[in-house]
Amino acid sequence: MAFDLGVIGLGVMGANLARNFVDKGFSVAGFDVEAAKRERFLQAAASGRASAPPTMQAFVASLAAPRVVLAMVPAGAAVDAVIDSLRPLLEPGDIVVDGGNTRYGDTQARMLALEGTGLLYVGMGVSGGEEGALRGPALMPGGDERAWPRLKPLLQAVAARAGDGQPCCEWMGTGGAGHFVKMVHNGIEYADMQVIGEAYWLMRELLRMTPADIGRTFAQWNEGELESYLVAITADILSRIDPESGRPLVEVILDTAEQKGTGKWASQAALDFGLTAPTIAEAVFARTVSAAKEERVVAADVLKGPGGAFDGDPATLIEKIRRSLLAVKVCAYAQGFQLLQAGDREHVWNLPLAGIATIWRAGCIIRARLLEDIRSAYARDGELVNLMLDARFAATLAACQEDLRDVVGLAARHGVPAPAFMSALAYYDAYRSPQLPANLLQAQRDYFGSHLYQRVDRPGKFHTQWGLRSTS
Ligand SMILES: NC(=O)C1=CN([C@@H]2O[C@H](COP(=O)(O)OP(=O)(O)OC[C@H]3O[C@@H](n4cnc5c(N)ncnc54)[C@H](OP(=O)(O)O)[C@@H]3O)[C@@H](O)[C@H]2O)C=CC1
Ligand SMILES: O=C(CO)[C@H](O)[C@H](O)COP(=O)(O)O
Repeated sequence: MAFDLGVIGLGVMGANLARNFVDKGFSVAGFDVEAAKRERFLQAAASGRASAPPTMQAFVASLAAPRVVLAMVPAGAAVDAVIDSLRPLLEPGDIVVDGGNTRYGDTQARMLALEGTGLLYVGMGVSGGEEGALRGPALMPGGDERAWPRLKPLLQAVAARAGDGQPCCEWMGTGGAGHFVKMVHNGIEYADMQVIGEAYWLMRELLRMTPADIGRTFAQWNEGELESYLVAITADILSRIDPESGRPLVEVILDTAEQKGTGKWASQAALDFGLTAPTIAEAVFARTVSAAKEERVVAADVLKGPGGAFDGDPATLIEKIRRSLLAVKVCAYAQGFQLLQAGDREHVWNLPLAGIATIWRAGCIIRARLLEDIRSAYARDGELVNLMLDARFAATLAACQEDLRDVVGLAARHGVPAPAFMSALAYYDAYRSPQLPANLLQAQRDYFGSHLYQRVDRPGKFHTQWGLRSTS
């Protein structure tokens, strides 16, 4: 039997994606260096359409030509190792897909390195976690376009389907487009997770609510405009009890966040493109400060600040937090979509913005009711400069911004850290300010470094003799 495709790396994602292909009627060869993983995959797939050859040679030989090989291995050296072992075994026209969270520049470099070999290389963002991989992820392939006709029926068959039946898999563009889009997805994911965390913390610190009560609140919110996968799992997480201690499970989990790099890369890309994405960046910094647990414990005894609970009406504050969360999410999506546009300008991929919102509506970690409105916004106006300027989202922000100010003010007055809430408000206010104090900043730059400034009343670059006093 010649298998429809091969999957290398039968870990969390690879094994489940391979099973998903089998479930959709394709024949799949899986390969992992660990025999136990190959065996586990075969048992779980429980199908004559699945095989797990013991060597890379046998694995490649079992595939129907032109071959399709999907690598689901950690980003970095493992991807290079997989490509190196595949190269002598594959033939021109064969397709290699890297489905890991690879940095998009690495994908572009690998495509360059494979030029002239005849191999078609694709970098594909995969989102949906362990369950999504099995039941239907969102897939963001990009790279060598000649691979798409062969990949399309395979990938769209296993991808999630949105409510209107559309598959959550579309071609993103050439080069590293697929991995760039996944990186931005993860940047938004970081921001979304952080603001949900801050909403939880505000309810806990200001209202002294229990995790179970906060969980019920998130469950209610999930019935409305905040409906999303991340809000739903948060409600579930907060309802769980640790069987060992009998305490809420969330309270026995150490408060030090880890990260694998995609949120950091998204923030770095924003900085590289000269783009403003503070809520995404704050979400990364929130993880780094959380990781400095020992320092925070020491600082808690040294650095003074306010505390204490809120003494107003709890129901009113909870509703304000809900509306603030909505506003902050809109700001985070606005930053993410501007980052997509900036990457697109730089690399000329022609990213399908409405199409990206379309495929993020289901399967992926940031799937949310909001994405249908985002899709409509970009379908109405593909040139939309900032999501916040879409009439519908501008109205949402207008309706929620007062609540966001109240919540941010309360957080500041009570000493509750809420960096994502605060940065989103600052982003909103800066973006809607026709004038900012950068005039003074330009004067300072000219003062100490003769960097020149522009004037408001005539074109050109100007310098003032400030009465030099050395500052260096
Ligand atoms: N987990 C998730 O929610 C998501 C993960 N991803 C991305 O998907 C990729 C895989 O993630 P995940 O499945 O979670 O990771 P796992 O660690 O569960 O699986 C990785 C697999 O890759 C294999 N592997 C590692 N190094 C090599 C190598 N040099 N050559 C061949 N195989 C190798 C491992 O085999 P062995 O252990 O036997 O060495 C393992 O089976 C990563 O890039 C990840 O960022 C994307 C979306 C979601
Ligand atoms: O891509 C993913 C989800 O979309 C992976 O789960 C990824 O590992 C999440 O990033 P991090 O580990 O940095 O939180």
